[in-house]
Amino acid sequence: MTTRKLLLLPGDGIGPETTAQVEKLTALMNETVGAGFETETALVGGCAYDAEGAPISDATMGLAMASDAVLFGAVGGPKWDGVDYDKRPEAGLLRLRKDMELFANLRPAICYPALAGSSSLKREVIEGLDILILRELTGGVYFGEPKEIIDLGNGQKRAIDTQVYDTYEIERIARAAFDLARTRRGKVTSMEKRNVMKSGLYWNEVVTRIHREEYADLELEHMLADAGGMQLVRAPKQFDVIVTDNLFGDMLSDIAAMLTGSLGMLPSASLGAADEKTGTRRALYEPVHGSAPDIAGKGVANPLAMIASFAMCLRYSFQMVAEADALEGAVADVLESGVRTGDIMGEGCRQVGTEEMGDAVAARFRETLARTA
Ligand SMILES: NC(=O)c1ccc[n+]([C@@H]2O[C@H](COP(=O)([O-])OP(=O)(O)OC[C@H]3O[C@@H](n4cnc5c(N)ncnc54)[C@H](O)[C@@H]3O)[C@@H](O)[C@H]2O)c1
Ligand SMILES: CC(C)[C@H](C(=O)O)[C@@H](O)C(=O)O
Ligand SMILES: [Mg+2]
Repeated sequence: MTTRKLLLLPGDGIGPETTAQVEKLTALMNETVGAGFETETALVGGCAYDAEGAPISDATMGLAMASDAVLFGAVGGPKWDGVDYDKRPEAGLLRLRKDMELFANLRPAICYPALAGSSSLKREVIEGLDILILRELTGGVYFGEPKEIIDLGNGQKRAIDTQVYDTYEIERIARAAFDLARTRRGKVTSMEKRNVMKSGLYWNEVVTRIHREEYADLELEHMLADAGGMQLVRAPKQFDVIVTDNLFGDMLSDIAAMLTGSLGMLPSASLGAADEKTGTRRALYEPVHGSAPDIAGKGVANPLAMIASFAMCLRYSFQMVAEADALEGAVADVLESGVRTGDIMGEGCRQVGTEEMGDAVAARFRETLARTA
């Protein structure tokens, strides 16, 4: 029987509450379709710092490297505000991304029909929205050197972060964007700030070349990232795949989250390169949101971003396409039935907590699996 090794890293804040909803789904799939998920749980973030002295231990990194996929909850919170920069909770996540070489971060923003009226935006702006932000995840200002605060000795300090992009990094994310666009509506919008940044100018040049040489049948447009943010809110359905750097991608995806109703709705997949022999790739799946300290421990967090991240895991790491479709369908059905967490609450709907939302999706998913088995 196939075994599928999943490493669960619930992390801090609402991370454990949302990750627990995915554990219900792996157990359900083992029972009903013999999925063979073997899950192991380890610490990451602030809780790892407290227990092990580092936001991710070498042992946990080893588990991540040896797993078929990692499911990540969230890290961080005010409790660790004073911790050394290198040991802050977020450093655990950044090490996972860097050491696993997860350069391609897929952040789909999909507006479920039941939520089309829940945003402050007009229904016609977001109804039917299905766009994909592809964020470069292992380069740029997040990792560029030097990165330091220097004492200038005259009562002044200088804080430095460095945006660095090498040719190969832009080439591979551009190819990933075009490959994804080919499976969708065939359009890529590349966003940078070539009017201000050398790295933006070069990003634009490389993406243009890859398009001309390898993907000329697809549509490519360029947009300055600030104007791109404005267009994302004004008329988001003009986009298909947006490809952008690490920092702009971070910001644009939080903006896009609000087109879907809530930050609690946006999943993500972080993928490495496919192995030439086996075709498999390293992968980590996580919601776009953080540890939400303001609601942590209250049992009210929306688990749908985490559940949708698991659907991406089924699709991209395990080629379980029918099951991924069924899970996304279960989410749509539950929303349609009027069951809502507080962040996406609507008129006439029934408000539930994290557990109950997880149970509702699991029950609907079970029905679909039983019907299609
Ligand atoms: N991947 C990650 O682990 C990740 C991502 C973003 C932020 N963070 C960290 O999380 C901490 C808090 O950051 P923040 O407050 O800026 O961002 P956040 O995403 O944690 O929360 C922003 C707002 O959205 C709400 N929200 C987020 N997820 C929700 C959900 N699933 N259901 C309902 N409401 C939800 C929160 O209650 C809060 O009001 C920081 O330490 C930050 O560094 C971690
Ligand atoms: C927690 C933080 C390091 C992270 C980022 O900035 O990449 C988060 O905001 C995200 O969007 O995944
Ligand atoms: Mg972010």
